[in-house]
Amino acid sequence: MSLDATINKASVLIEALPYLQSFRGHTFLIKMGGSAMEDPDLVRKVMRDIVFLEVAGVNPVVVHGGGKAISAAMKEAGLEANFIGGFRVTTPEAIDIVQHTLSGKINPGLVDMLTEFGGKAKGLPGSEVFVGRRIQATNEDGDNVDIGRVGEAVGCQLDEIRNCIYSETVPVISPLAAEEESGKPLNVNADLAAACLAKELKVTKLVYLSDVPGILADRDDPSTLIPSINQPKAEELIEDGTIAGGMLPKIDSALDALSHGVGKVHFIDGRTPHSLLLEIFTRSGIGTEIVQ
Ligand SMILES: Nc1ncnc2c1ncn2[C@@H]1O[C@H](COP(=O)(O)OP(=O)(O)O)[C@@H](O)[C@H]1O
Ligand SMILES: CC(=O)N[C@@H](CCC(=O)OP(=O)(O)O)C(=O)O
Repeated sequence: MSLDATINKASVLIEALPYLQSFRGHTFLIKMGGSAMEDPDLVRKVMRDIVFLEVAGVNPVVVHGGGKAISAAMKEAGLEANFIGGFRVTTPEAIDIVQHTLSGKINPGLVDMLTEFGGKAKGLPGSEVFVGRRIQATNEDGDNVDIGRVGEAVGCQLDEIRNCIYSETVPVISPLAAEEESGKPLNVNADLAAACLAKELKVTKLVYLSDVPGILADRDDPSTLIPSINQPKAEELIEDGTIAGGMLPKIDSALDALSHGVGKVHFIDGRTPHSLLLEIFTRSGIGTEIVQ
């Protein structure tokens, strides 16, 4: 390699300098979607980027999903996975599987990967962080229906998370909540759990890692990525059906988070190596940023 080419490599670090300076000591909430967790080698790469962020002075807090893994575990147990209004119908048998898959398997797996790269990480079951209230879902006829042990996070216990941040440890949190009255576990949509915690922590950034490059004008064409959208544009895209399915809870919670003190929200593809670092430390970014 020529000397010029070697010198050019440093330009990457120099491009990152203003970002490194302005994000030092700031907290970022990273939501790792289940759809970006199908290939363990790619997940490992994201965890390495999170360790990098922590070493660079950012405080990453991770909330993970695992919808696909839960559906697979339910199938193995002979249970059918049903969703109403985007929420999983969670029977008493299903909540055990949800809990086991999220807090017993995915969560320790992510902690192990972070540790593997020399990071400090601590798994926290969502039921020790989120206080929840049961919710109903709205079916296609517009009726409210009981969907079992499903809840929304109405509050967060931040002590353990603050201890982690203070001790340079990455908290890794599963999307479950302890029901307000009974303390029993509730299944919470991970996008909504992430946004609730992002609001409480007033994070500088909330980053959703999923299986698409960002918000697309045409869902089947990655070249139609929309690099930046604001609230009126997001509402227009929801109205005309461009934003649908699993993207709806993300955009709803993104807008909610922005109006409650979160600095900026980003949607990126968790399967693209280094998407997290590229979005945060480069001028052009790689996904969609949501601004107010
Ligand atoms: N306009 C859009 N742009 C990109 N993805 C969209 C859009 N509308 C709907 N989606 C869907 O949202 C999905 C991501 O949501 P979801 O499957 O719930 O992911 P996760 O497990 O990361 O939460 C994408 O795979 C895509 O099919
Ligand atoms: C109530 C509800 O639907 N909970 C979700 C929790 C996991 C999740 O949200 O995972 P993703 O981020 O991968 O979608 C579920 O059971 O699938």
